[in-house]
Amino acid sequence: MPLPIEDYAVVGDTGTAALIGRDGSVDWMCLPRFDSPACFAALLGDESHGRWLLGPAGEFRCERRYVGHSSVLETTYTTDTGRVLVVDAMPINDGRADLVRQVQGVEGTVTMRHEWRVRFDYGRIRPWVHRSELFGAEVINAVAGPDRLILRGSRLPHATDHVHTDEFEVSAGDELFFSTTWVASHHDLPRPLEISGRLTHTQEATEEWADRCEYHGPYREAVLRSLLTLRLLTHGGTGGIVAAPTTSLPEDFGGERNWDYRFCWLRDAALTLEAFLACGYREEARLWRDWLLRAVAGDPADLQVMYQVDGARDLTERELDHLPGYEGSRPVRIGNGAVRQRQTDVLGEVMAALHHARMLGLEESDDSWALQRALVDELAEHWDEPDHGLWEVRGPTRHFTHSRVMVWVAFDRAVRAVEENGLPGEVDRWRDLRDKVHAEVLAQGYDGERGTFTQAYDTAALDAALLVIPAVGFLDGDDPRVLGTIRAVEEDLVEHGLLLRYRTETGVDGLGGDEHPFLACSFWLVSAYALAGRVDDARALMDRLLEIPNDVGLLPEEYDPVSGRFAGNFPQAFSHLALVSAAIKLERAAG
Ligand SMILES: OC[C@H]1O[C@H](O[C@H]2O[C@H](CO)[C@@H](O)[C@H](O)[C@H]2O)[C@H](O)[C@@H](O)[C@@H]1O
Repeated sequence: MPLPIEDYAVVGDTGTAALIGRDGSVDWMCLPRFDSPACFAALLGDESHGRWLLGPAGEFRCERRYVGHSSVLETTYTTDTGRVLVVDAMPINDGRADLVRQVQGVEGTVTMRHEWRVRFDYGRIRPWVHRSELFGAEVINAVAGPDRLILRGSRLPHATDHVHTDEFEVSAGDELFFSTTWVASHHDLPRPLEISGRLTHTQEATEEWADRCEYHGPYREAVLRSLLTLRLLTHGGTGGIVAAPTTSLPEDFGGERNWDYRFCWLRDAALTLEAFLACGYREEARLWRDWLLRAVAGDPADLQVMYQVDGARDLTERELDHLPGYEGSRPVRIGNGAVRQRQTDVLGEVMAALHHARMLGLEESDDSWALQRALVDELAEHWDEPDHGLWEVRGPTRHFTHSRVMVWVAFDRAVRAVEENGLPGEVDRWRDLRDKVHAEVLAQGYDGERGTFTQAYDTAALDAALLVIPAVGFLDGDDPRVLGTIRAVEEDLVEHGLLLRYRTETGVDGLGGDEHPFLACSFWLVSAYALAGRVDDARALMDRLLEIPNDVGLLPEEYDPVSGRFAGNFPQAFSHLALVSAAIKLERAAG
């Protein structure tokens, strides 16, 4: 059975990622790309859906860490008889797709269990498996349709009943290496890796990247782990940024709130870019801007809220009936039906990020500004239509206040591009629209009697997304209407000190079941406190939130403060980018 979500760590090669449990089992891996079908899918079922286990055969205690500021994972297993170290990584910058595992005996002797059970297509397909000689060494091949996995190692497991297993003793000083490599089944078989050299390169290259971080405040360790996680979720080849490497980890255990996040949301990616820029990473802005230009190229009316990693547009949602789901949470979905939604906030987030990049020196190319103008002009025709909002509700469309605030942001940044950067554009029209939207939000999205903004124009309900109003510059952080909204949100949406995004009881999202506090929203409250001058409250909440990451510093989408369990897809970019933003706002406010 899969472990609690918080018991997983992630490794990745900026093409894809794998989730490895504290027991040493790789329970989730999609090869060669984040959104490829999984070849190890035990996470959404059990071991019969594929996994790669390398861990102690009996009882153990375990301690894990990433080596320095890298994504090389080091797990120390202690048993009654000895201690072993397992190092896991996916080497980067070599255009290959390998997961490598190094086992070192540290003390005494430990019996290790090895199990390699490949099931392609999300646990559905049992491959044809055979041993062969490759570059002078024996390997195990698993082939089905387009995919081939090759297991290499210091000692190979034996076939028994559609699974390869082995048990062996590791004594102090012993060192063993294993690797699983994906290759398209019609391609030549790849050479073996020089594993320890690749591990060293992967660690050093990542640490050099981390060293460039310009945030030196009190939360540096958490900020660095968040940035490293965001980098791991950025596809090195294309510049697309996925929201998380998993699908269908439930927001509601046993419920239907299970979604595929292995795609590039313009919203999440734009906010990720803001986090990178705020910490001094400018090159990432260019990479993502170029991805954006390719992804949205075409008729601005066809803008989608999310794309595949390479910018492809078909994200048709399907249910995988053969998978039982994480703790029985069904359906398991691949693809994401929200792709067809109208989410009017998205252009606001994109324009804000590109404005930020421009102010930091990223020059517009002819195409990049022309494209932004075209998108803003398209928004000018449709900004006042109801939408599904940033939470991608599956209920009816509404006039969501947050969406309108972000419409204001889109026009505001377009106006500023003309006024501050001298770019050409319909500035008078955009300025008029900006002012019109501002007035409309204050008239219809603000409840003067209660002194709070509301979730939508036709409701008294609240929404944590309203907390971004000061961060985007719509009103000042100490404006009475902002202060009133913070108070109302505290009264209505805080549960056990953390923030729900909205009340599901209102039925706004059109889904059954409930959910847990949404971590990004709790970080937004830190930011709102900081901008309101409530620095002590901001610090107290930040400290509370920084108790939540697991032992290797990773965050899920949601957190159950009662059971202490992680919920939703993992690790999630939204949570980590909001952590970075909150740390920076808090540092600025604290002076
Ligand atoms: O809870 C309902 C929705 O959940 C997902 O959307 C959430 O994740 C997105 C990616 O991180 C984020 O951009 C969005 O703001 C979140 O609400 C899911 O992708 C949707 O299909 C689903 O309706």
